[in-house]
Amino acid sequence: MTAQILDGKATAAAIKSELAARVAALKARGVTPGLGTVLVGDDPGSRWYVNGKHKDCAEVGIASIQRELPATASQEDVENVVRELNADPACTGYIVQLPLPKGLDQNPVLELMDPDKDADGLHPTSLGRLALGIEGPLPCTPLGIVELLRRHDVEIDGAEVVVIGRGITVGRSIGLLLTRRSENATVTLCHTGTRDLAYHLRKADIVVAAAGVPHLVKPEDVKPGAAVLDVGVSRSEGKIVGDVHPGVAEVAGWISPNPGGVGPMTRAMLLNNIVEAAERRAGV
Ligand SMILES: Nc1nc2c(c(=O)[nH]1)N[C@@H](CN(C=O)c1ccc(C(=O)N[C@@H](CCC(=O)O)C(=O)O)cc1)CN2
Repeated sequence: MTAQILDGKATAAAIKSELAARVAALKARGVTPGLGTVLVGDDPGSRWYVNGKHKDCAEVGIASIQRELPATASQEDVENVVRELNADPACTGYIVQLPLPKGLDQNPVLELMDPDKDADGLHPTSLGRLALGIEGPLPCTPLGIVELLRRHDVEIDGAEVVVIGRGITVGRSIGLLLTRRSENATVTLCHTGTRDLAYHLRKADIVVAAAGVPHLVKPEDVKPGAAVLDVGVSRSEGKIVGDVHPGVAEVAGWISPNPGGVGPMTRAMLLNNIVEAAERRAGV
């Protein structure tokens, strides 16, 4: 292994301790930030992620509001929970865990959320604000990736970035983040319709692999010294298999482990969005 590790676990721990201090300062002013989660159905992965979010809240002093609905819940049931959280003053912000079970339409649910309570940065208003350069909550995984790179001093300014995958939580929005003047990268978004992925990969200083295709990114396609972030989650015999072939660690300059890379950063950035929203409202 030649690549240096983009250690998401350690970085997220550092961020959480910074956030704990900010939460303590808010509480001293009489403000307790609260995160709400909406979990629909019984997907074990989604349940694990939601439980993790509440464990993180307890660690930094954020209050937890948990709403659960069975897989048989109707669109109306889910939307009613959203209405309830929109009106709950104890809830600073909340997320609807994705994906929703088959038969439910996520877009009307996301649109119904109060944009000021959007902890995930996935509401159309939040994505619109990001596109327009207006302050607001930012999508957690893209934000976690930027923070992970920054805290390891990986140069983003001027970098050629290749993103693989056009899903809502990562691929669609990360380009908006990385092409802001403050980040100043050049971004190519690749997906299943991309004719020659290897051609794009070979030019990339930074690769964000979020396709969910095991070992899609191969050592021979990676530019020596590149930073490679593995966001893919496939499972084989109970273990995570990422989008990045293990041999890439011999070529890359930086690599994020999976697990232990981008995942913990996603969780830390959700807490960050809640603390920022509480601070904004408290005028801090
Ligand atoms: N409403 C949302 N839904 C989903 C999001 C999201 O950001 N908002 N992202 C993913 C799931 N996710 C958070 O919700 C998430 C995924 C992975 C991790 C994580 O820490 N993973 C661990 C490994 C865990 C394992 O063994 O399975 C790691 O990478 O170390 C945290 C959060 C989809 N849905």
